[in-house]
Amino acid sequence: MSESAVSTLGHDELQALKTVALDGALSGSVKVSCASLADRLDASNQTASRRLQELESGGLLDREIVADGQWVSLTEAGERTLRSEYADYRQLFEESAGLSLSGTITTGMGEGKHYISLPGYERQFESELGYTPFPGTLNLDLDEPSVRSRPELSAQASVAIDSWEDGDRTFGAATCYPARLEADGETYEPTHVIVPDRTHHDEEHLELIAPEKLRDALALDDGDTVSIHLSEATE
Ligand SMILES: Cc1cc2nc3c(=O)[nH]c(=O)nc-3n(C[C@H](O)[C@H](O)[C@H](O)COP(=O)(O)O)c2cc1C
Ligand SMILES: Nc1ccn([C@@H]2O[C@H](COP(=O)(O)OP(=O)(O)O)[C@@H](O)[C@H]2O)c(=O)n1
Ligand SMILES: [Mg+2]
Repeated sequence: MSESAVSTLGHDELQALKTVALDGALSGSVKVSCASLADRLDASNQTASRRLQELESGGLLDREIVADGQWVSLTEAGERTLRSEYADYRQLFEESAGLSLSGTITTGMGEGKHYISLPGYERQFESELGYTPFPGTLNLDLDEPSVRSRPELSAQASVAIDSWEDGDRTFGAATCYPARLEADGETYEPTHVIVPDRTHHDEEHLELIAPEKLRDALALDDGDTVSIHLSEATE
């Protein structure tokens, strides 16, 4: 589609494009009468006719005029226009049903492996998450949009890991959020974002645990970009 076709497409033309697509003009030619189109657009016959002309001149519709109406079909550009609308709505409504964050792999302080393999945590990971995590946390540097949406993490489904004591010291509680990890077109599950109550990391970092060493399972190196997808808590 030419840029001008996109930029001049107003709400009314889009509405007409969607209406004829719903009549079948997306998958082939469909006969449209201006009277019935006008009725559904709540416009005059003349206006409905003009909308179709505009869609044709914008390259979004092909038309063939016959004595009692016209045959119309969406062009590839017309289909792309509707798909782009669809993508906007999908983003609006699907993101509200979960959270996606992305960032780059980074090396941390080397403390994750110590904490993850402590027996007081390991026991709980096994019973609450259903696996023994690889000893360590895969650290992510979140990108800017993800840092901004990170507060939404607390609305996602989660599993509580309780604090525990080991004679003379107390180990802090943590929250684990079930997540799907995507890297370079590959998907890995299960993983959990782990947020310890006590941590040296700030809001720009995230730690992930999984049954396997993710650097090996997904061939990840520092600087690689990954995304994680979480599901909203249901109650
Ligand atoms: C399960 C778990 C429990 C933790 N508990 C403590 C804690 O009790 N006190 C503390 O100072 N840090 C605690 N930490 C945080 C680590 O000190 C540190 O912030 C981080 O996990 C180290 O990550 P890195 O080595 O991957 O950079 C805990 C981390 C995890 C994963
Ligand atoms: N599920 C996991 C956990 C840790 N790791 C990696 O395992 C190593 C040990 O984890 P760690 O948390 O002690 O180390 P850093 O994250 O501080 O570098 C690091 O290189 C992590 O990135 C992994 O690849 N997959
Ligand atoms: Mg780590």
